[in-house]
Amino acid sequence: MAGTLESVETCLEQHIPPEDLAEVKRILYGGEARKLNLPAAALSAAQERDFELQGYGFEAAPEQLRRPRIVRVGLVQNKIPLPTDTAVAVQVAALHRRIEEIVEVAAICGVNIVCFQEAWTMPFAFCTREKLPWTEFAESAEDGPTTKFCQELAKKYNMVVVSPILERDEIHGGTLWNAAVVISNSGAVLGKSRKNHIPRVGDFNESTYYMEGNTGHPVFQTQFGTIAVNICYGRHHPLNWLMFSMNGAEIIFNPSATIGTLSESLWPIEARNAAIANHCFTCPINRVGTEYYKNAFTSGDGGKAHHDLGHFYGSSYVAAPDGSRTPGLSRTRDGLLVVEMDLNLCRQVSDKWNFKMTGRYEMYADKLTEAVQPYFIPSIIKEWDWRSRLVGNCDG
Ligand SMILES: NC(=O)NCCC(=O)O
Repeated sequence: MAGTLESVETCLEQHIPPEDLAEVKRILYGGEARKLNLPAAALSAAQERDFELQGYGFEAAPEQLRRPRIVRVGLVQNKIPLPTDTAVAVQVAALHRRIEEIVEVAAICGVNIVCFQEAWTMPFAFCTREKLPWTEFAESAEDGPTTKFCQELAKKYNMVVVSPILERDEIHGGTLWNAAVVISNSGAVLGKSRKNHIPRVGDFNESTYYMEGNTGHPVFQTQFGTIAVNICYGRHHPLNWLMFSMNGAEIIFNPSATIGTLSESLWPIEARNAAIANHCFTCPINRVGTEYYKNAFTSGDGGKAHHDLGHFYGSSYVAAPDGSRTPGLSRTRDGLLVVEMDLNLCRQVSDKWNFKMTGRYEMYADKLTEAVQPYFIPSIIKEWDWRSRLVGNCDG
């Protein structure tokens, strides 16, 4: 039953014979990520504050001309702490408090870049198709209260903060966007990345609220590496990952909100595949819990009206360019995943597999330009064409 299994990893550890476990993990996860020795103060604070804390490390080979480029990322997944019909400002304040206590632990663990889940300051209420009160959660990316809150965290902990919010863009008529604000460890807002692909699946009625993003594929140069944010549904689009990578991203965060019945079997594959295909690290993050709404809504499928979107299954993880990955966080609990990585691994794997070099992008660019034209004719060879070509050849 969705929501009751703690995690695939705990299940494997309980049920796979110990003599086979290492081999099963190697096949499923690639080389096993090293367990990080996290500070006792962090572990006890996490326990007190009731969230899971896990830490892993990915190694790269030593190089002669480059020093290791070690960075620690922190992925935060959480439930909404208050019922969805609590006053908007009270819900936002409670989420700020919850994140503050998790980020404090991230700082104890030496995290350099932290990323929160998609639309982290609100319930994932887009399923309802109601405008109020949900649009009231939208804030300015540049100077809204959540950005100001994150700027304080960034300065206090010398940490880059990736803060995915529902954005209200006052300059353009108060339009709404699903955006991630990237805040430098200096506290300055580096910029924002808007969600490029909007789901039209199940109860994910997000196109009711905002449009496809218009910021392209920005990559942010931070003190700790070049980073990008591919928001949620963008993870189903290999070209979206590719373009962030084309712009030089070494780490691509994927803040998400997705449910078990829809996507859980895709979750371990897509971001991991993107890490492999693009020689970079990917960091998918999903919220946890089930969020209930006072007014029932339907899915437009003849089924009964219901009060929740389903179970958000957490399971945040990090995938490395060599295809290995960390175990996932819990499917049911709030959590912080701390992952240390040597960014030199990106180029090392690129030199080994050469996907960028063998990519034949010019071939795809030309063909894609043709394929998006309204009167494009797909190149399908039919039996009849083939025979006539053979006949033509014989005649010739
Ligand atoms: N938030 C969002 O885009 N969810 C869509 C469902 C999915 O991508 O799994």
